[in-house]
Amino acid sequence: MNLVLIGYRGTGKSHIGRLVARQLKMRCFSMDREIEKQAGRTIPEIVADDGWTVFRDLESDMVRRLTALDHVMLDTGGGVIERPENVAALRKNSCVIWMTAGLDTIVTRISSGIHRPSLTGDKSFTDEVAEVLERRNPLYRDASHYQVSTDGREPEAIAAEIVDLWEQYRAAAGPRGK
Ligand SMILES: Nc1ncnc2c1ncn2[C@@H]1O[C@H](COP(=O)(O)OP(=O)(O)OP(=O)(O)O)[C@@H](O)[C@H]1O
Ligand SMILES: O=C(O)C1=C[C@@H](O)[C@@H](O)[C@H](O)C1
Ligand SMILES: [Mg+2]
Repeated sequence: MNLVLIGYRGTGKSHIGRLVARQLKMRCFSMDREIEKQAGRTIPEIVADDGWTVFRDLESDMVRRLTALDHVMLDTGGGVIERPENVAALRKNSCVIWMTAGLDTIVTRISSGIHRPSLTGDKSFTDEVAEVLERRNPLYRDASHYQVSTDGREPEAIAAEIVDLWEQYRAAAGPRGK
């Protein structure tokens, strides 16, 4: 069984994912990083050269490839829930955790980054996050087994909660959770 972190950009999937994976002694894959390695280009370069559909196709390929593994932690890209096929593959053999944060927290955490290309192209940064979050929240909710708030919390406390949820989920799954 795998552990999957989903959530909007800046909710801490990569940062907390590394802490959780270390604690659980699981191999950790950052899907964005794996896509970049495979393509030999950064995500902004892929999107600028080929567009979002090509990026989403690469992402779906990566979901298929990584969900074929077992006992790994997957730190997904923020838009992985955009395709139902990705959600079905991620939920199949995994405990899926939705990491949440409020609009202000997300904007503060990610506004300085240059490696997150605009998702809408025509909006202010805050308006884009608000609009995309509102549309995606039901998708994150439906894709996940648990929800973990990250607002104003120390990374170690969030990681500890995720480790507890993982143990609960595995215990409830019985022999399948081994
Ligand atoms: N609980 C937290 N408290 C304070 N800062 C945090 C917390 N979690 C993450 N951060 C910081 O917020 C920024 C974004 O976190 P991170 O890169 O882990 O998010 P992400 O969900 O992986 O984003 P993306 O989907 O864009 O890859 C980083 O600078 C990280 O150190
Ligand atoms: O929210 C999104 O759609 C994205 C989030 C990032 O993790 C990357 O996967 C990419 O920039 C797309
Ligand atoms: Mg990340």
